[in-house]
Amino acid sequence: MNAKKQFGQNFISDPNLITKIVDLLGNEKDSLVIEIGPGKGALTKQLVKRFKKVIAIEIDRDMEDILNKEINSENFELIIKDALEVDLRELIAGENKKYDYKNVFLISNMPYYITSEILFNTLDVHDLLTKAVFMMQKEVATRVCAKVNENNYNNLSIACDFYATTKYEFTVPKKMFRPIPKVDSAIVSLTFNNDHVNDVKDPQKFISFVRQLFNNRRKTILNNLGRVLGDKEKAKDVLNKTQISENLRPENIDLDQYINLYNNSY
Ligand SMILES: C[S@@+](CC[C@H](N)C(=O)[O-])C[C@H]1O[C@@H](n2cnc3c(N)ncnc32)[C@H](O)[C@@H]1O
Repeated sequence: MNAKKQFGQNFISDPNLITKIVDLLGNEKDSLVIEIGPGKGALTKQLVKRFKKVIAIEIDRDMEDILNKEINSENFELIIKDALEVDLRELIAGENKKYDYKNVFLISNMPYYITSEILFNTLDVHDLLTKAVFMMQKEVATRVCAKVNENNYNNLSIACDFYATTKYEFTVPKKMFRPIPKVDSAIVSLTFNNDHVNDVKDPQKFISFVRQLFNNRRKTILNNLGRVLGDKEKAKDVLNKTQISENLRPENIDLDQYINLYNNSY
């Protein structure tokens, strides 16, 4: 069967690579794993052996027979559906009750065309998750893991940092995939924590506030904050109170400072 480009199908098969990825979830049997885009089951085969329950969400109906044949295991459930249309909260905490498991993991060799949607959907259910392990394009991985003052630092890096400890685990050269894609990939892990979530009243509004501040990353924080608040004088006042220089650019401001900015803006 030909790989379907429109579904971002680039398969892996190297057993060492697969083990290296799955190892990032550890060995605790008492875990629920949600996999997005199992494809032909490269990762899934190891996951069902290691963990109590595995639910895979795959958009391509042609994979159904292959998967059901490959993964002949009672702890495996397949949902043929667009992952972006699956209510992850309901899936994890509804019928499959999160509290029946010690850990809830999310794993995906991501279909690259929906990387940021999957990331933001994952962050939305951060409170239900222990850890997520994602393969993504290397360039996106460096953005997700970027630190303040680095070129790639943006609202995605801050959103991930807000909910989790983010780690660039390792690079995966493009030759490891079939068909071979144009660019290299990387594995990123997010270990969720509550270190910052309680620092703001409305986390989702905070994430959207930061996104808007990055709309014009070449402009100063004063300009961006003035636009977001619709009031330049108020922006000046907030920057003054938080002791953040008006001339900094969005990429020069760290997570704690963004939290401070948000709390003083609303
Ligand atoms: C990069 S491949 C990874 C396949 C397999 N996990 C592997 O590692 O070899 C991405 C997989 O995601 C599936 N996919 C693409 N878009 C999807 C979506 N919106 N929802 C669920 N699965 C999707 C593709 O059909 C494909 O199987």
